[in-house]
Amino acid sequence: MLVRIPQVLTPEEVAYCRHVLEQAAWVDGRITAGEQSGKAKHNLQVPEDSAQARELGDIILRALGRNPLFTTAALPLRVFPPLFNRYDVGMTFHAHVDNAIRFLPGAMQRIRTDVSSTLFLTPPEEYDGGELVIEDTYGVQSVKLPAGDMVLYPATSLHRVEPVTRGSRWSSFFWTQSMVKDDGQRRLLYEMDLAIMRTRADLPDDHPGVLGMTAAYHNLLRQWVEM
Ligand SMILES: O=C(O)CCC(=O)C(=O)O
Ligand SMILES: [Fe+2]
Repeated sequence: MLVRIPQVLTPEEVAYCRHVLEQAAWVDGRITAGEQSGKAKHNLQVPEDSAQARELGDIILRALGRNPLFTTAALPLRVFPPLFNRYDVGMTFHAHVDNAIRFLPGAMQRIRTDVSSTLFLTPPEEYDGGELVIEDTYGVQSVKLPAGDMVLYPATSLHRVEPVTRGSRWSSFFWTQSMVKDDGQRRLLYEMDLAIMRTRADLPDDHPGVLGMTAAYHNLLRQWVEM
């Protein structure tokens, strides 16, 4: 399931992130890549333990915490501290699948990557190319979003970033370990939760239909979550 989440960051937060990133020490993106993806990866990244990455990562984690769409789509158990990348002219990331396991150095903990996310920090008018192309079960999807918007997709998907041919594409990317690891189950819960929200907009909360659907949602969640 591929979900676009608009305005995860406010325009002020995007501007602040860009201001901080302008002063960051960008390094070769292969520092966090696996063996296959390392050969596919041609971009720049802010070192994950740098003060800038941690400060901006916390802004993004707070923004995710207040975003109901992220919560219901990803059902997050743990979110990997957000990283920051950049593709200047000629840079690209060929087809790859993200590593299944990532080590959280600070917490001495491993996370399973169930959901991959890209949060766009540069508006589409500022660059050509740079589309994130994701091969989902429903076919190939090409994604390029306004600054502040985010896309999340199953980490099992093959994906790539098309070469940038003008300007520069900046983004934050990160992984989430979900309480529901199966993408099909997550999708069902997500669609059911959206249907409940739409129904609640028109019916009182104590309407038997709302009550029944909400109970079924939580009981299904209880069956499927792993913590
Ligand atoms: O830049 C992007 O949108 C995706 C980056 C990516 O696929 C990765 O770092 O594994
Ligand atoms: Fe990736």
